[in-house]
Amino acid sequence: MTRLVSVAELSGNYEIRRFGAVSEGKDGYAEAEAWSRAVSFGFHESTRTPEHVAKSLATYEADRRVLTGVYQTGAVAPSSLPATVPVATFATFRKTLNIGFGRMLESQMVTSVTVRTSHRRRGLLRAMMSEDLRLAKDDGIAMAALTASEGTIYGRFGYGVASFERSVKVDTTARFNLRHLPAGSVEVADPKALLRLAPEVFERVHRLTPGSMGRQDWYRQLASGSLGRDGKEDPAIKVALHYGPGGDIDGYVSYKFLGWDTEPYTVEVVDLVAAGHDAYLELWQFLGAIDLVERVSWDEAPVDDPLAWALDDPRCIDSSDSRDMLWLRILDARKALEARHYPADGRLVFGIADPLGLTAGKYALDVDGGQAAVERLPDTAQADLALDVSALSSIYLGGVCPVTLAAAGRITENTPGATLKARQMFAVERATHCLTHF
Ligand SMILES: CC(=O)SCCNC(=O)CCNC(=O)[C@H](O)C(C)(C)COP(=O)(O)OP(=O)(O)OC[C@H]1O[C@@H](n2cnc3c(N)ncnc32)[C@H](O)[C@@H]1OP(=O)(O)O
Repeated sequence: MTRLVSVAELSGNYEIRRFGAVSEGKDGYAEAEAWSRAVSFGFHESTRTPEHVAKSLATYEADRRVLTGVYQTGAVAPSSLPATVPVATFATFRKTLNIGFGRMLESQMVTSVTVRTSHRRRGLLRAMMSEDLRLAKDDGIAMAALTASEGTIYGRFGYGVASFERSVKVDTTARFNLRHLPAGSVEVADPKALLRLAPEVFERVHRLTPGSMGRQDWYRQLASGSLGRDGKEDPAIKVALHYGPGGDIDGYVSYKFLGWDTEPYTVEVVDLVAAGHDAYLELWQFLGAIDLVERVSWDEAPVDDPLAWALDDPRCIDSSDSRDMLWLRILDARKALEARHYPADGRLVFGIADPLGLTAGKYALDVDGGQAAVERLPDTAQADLALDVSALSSIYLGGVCPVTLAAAGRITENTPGATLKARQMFAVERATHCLTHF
């Protein structure tokens, strides 16, 4: 097993260990397995079967995940879980984030954060997070990302909400009529075809969509029905592919019928990935045409959704719980700001506060012809906008409006008009949306 970082001592009898995820049969599997069981416990899952754990760890290995555990170093309480089971868990892997106009930024994706109830509120999360973000920055990474279980946990570490999603229930009875003349076609396929096709199609979507994050290996297994959330094959999964006018596959939907006991009769979208506007609308036309079905539900729908504008009756969409999705955390303001393309030229000086001290300071962003140059200024410089790194991370992808954050007191506008200018400069070419949960 590779120890990626030496042990860090915590107050109390704990140590942090990091190691790479490995699949069954390899050195270090027992440690990875114990770590995986601790994660399941932290998220209140039923105890996973050995097969489920093995399949999960194989996908983690494919993602090159780094697993972090906090372990008790002293004697553990009699008859309690042994010291080999971590009391806290944390995992990371690296994928690209689409930061608009097709640009990609390698990012540190944080997941599997748990702390055992009997060890909570002793600073274990803070210790893991602070150390991990510092190590990622030292390794040249300018951005960290996560999806949050609760809205109150991660702002204190400098994360800000950068994208949203919503659940929709679409009425597909006779009311459902899409004003769209098909340019391509849709055909049903063997779900297993997605084991090969899903990553290829997703890659195209990823390159087109600001806010998209590279996907973990598990997604192709989920979409193809090979590995459901319960660790088993899902024989209910059905798949339809979209073909562009030239015959190339540029979209797919993976879905399942919820059974005759669910009324209205419902199809649930498991994954819908479309690398173009025609593909998106035509996959919806297909879903709307499934006989005997009156409703299609999807939990990962965009908030700014072309479907609503293409339907004769936009009220076919019943949307509930619009919610935060991707949380970003800029680790290095200069690198992150220089990585973006900007649709409007101008100069803005940011005064950035950073609770972890990773990228605090005054930074001047100068954009000319869409290209950015960023300069670190002395602390005495006058900032046009004063803000916490979490607010800067929120506006970075163009999916959150700086004017609104100023109205909320999250950004202080020292130069009149600077928030509107920021809104124009940080705009992206199409709605920000992230189809990757992690
Ligand atoms: C990216 C993801 O994986 S999201 C999933 C997060 N995990 C879960 O929700 C599983 C259930 N919860 C847990 O396992 C734990 O309660 C955790 C991981 C959320 C927190 O772990 P702890 O070790 O207790 O946190 P720690 O003691 O380091 O607290 C750090 C700070 O966060 C605060 N905090 C911790 N959890 C919460 C919470 N749920 N809500 C609000 N504040 C919180 C603490 O008060 C503390 O604040 P301060 O340092 O500013 O005074």
